[in-house]
Amino acid sequence: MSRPTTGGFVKTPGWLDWYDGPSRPQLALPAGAVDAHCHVFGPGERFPYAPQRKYTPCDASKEQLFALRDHLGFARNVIVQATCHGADNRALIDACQASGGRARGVATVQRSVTDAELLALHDSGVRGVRFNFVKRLVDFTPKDELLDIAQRIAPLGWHVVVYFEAQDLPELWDFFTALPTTVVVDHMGRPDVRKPLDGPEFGLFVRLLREHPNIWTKVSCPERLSVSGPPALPGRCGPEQPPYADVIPFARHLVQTFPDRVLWGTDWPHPNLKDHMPDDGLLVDFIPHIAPTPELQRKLLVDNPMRLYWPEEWKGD
Ligand SMILES: O=C(O)/C=C(\CC(=O)C(=O)O)C(=O)O
Repeated sequence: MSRPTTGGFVKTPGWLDWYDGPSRPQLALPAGAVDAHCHVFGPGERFPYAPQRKYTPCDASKEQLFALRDHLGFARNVIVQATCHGADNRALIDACQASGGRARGVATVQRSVTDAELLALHDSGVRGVRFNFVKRLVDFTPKDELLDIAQRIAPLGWHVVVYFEAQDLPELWDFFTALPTTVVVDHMGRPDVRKPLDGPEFGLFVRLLREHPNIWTKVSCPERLSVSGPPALPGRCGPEQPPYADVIPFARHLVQTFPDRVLWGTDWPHPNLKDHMPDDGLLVDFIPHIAPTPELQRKLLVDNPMRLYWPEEWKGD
């Protein structure tokens, strides 16, 4: 069944809708687990997609996100603004406000955003902004504009989420290390997993976190990075043949090296995947391969996201 995009919008040709009927994870998530990277899209008839977008997704509603949350066993969501909505955060805000305090947001704002608008975003549950450097998703934004935004959101206690391609890290290094907030990197900085774990490319990313204790990373999206597979699909993977096996060493190294600065998310509804759509339940069962102990899983899924997004509620040590 092809999922609709309402409001007169037409899905990008070849668009893959999210996996229908995900399995129940084998992994019993720790109480209070947080899906720390996911999205809501539209519905287009209520929350139009941005004119400058590079893709048009299927609608993916807050109700469907919250149903997935409950199905997988998560307690909370961090909803991240995607480029298809540009700097129009209304769908994100609507979802956060409807969540009963169980969702926080990471918004996209422009330099023209007013202080009153920032405060309204905060009151709706936003706790960060996202800077996207992936060229297939966005046009160039001057770094002085981004730095200005970072300096304006720092007093709110917000952080900056950054999304970039690994080959662009050298050019972005000075900007990232100048940011005055906590910085959270999406999807491990998208490493090329065909290259060696101890090679200079991934070594530069590890050095970034080692030298800058304010920089965190999400160890999510193996389905975007894997070359070898197998896909997280029923019958294609299993306990003896984990999905996305070539990504495991990279993600596990980050979890074991920086256990207090890692986050995980489903990335539902998985925009812009081209060759398959993962079963989200099997994605959750990927977690023990990269966080092999209950303590590491609790840090990854509960302690770290609670410290960052619900510090007023975190009861950790
Ligand atoms: O959803 C993700 O994290 C990854 C995306 C989409 C995205 O980041 C966006 O549109 O903002 C991608 O690689 O196309």
